[in-house]
Amino acid sequence: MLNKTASQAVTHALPFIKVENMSKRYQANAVPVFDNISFDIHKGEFICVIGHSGCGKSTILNVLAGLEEPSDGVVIMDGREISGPSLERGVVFQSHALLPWFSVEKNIAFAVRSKYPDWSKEKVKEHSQTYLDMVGLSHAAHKKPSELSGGMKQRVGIARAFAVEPKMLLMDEPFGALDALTRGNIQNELLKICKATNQTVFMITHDVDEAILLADRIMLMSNGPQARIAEIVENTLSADRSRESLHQDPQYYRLRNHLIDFLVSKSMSGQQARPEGLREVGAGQGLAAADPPANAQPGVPASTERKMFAVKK
Ligand SMILES: Nc1ncnc2c1ncn2[C@@H]1O[C@H](COP(=O)(O)OP(=O)(O)OP(=O)(O)O)[C@@H](O)[C@H]1O
Repeated sequence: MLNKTASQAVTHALPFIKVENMSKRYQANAVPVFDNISFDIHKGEFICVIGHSGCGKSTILNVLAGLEEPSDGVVIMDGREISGPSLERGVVFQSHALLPWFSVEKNIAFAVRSKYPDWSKEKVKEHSQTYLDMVGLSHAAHKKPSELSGGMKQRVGIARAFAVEPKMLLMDEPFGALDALTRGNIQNELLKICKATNQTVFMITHDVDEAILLADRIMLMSNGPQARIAEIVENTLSADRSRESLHQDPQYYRLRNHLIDFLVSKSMSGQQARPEGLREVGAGQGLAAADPPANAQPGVPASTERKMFAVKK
């Protein structure tokens, strides 16, 4: 039940999300936070975004959520331009934002009723219960948020986001405030749930290991302002990876070193060398990693969103 079926598997035919030439300025005539960003997300794909503070990760997530508008460019989801928030997109923030006066179950039921207003009370309860079971919290259904640990609250937030069955799940450092053990457990749970439901996810994290564990592809952003997507790294570690087994995969350290190296030394310029032991994949659109785009300017980071790298097997 927890494995993607062939029909559920990530398909690369038509992108589910298409972001084209997106820029964001918070004030007119100001230097944009990020500039001319383009990327695709396919149905069922798990994307993690990594980049230094201030490069605009949350702003991109907020645009995808419909909470912010891009200054330039378009964002298409499932063939329609995103305009304004929608229950088709579930958001999980670092602070879980539960309603303190409701029990755990009612917090979830409240969201379910908003999405499915015609459902009977029993159906809403049963549906909410399914997602509480999924995150292992049925025993806490009647507790108030104040009676829960941080990890439990975050699991309620995740259950609530999944319970409205969004087409897209957006997560902004959802585990940032959790201790390592709780974080590891929830990451494993999240991985299982996403595979079982073929959920499309866009997640911001500062944790390189979290990205390697969860993501199908990892977007690396150069520093802001005028941040760019410097690289998109395809994660070719074994699909049945878990937090416990991650470090045993021979590719793990190579990928990890590449991500850390980017954060430490390459994110400033947004430029990247072809990494040792990595191969370019998926360029396929007339761009090669070694060839700068026709409009490249000296000192200006190239927009490299079409260049992807995968760790060699
Ligand atoms: N509502 C706003 N009004 C004006 N400026 C904003 C607003 N929101 C964000 N910014 C600015 O935009 C830039 C990018 O912010 P954003 O929160 O998107 O970055 P981030 O990469 O998510 O950072 P962090 O990793 O610290 O969360 C920052 O310089 C920030 O000050």
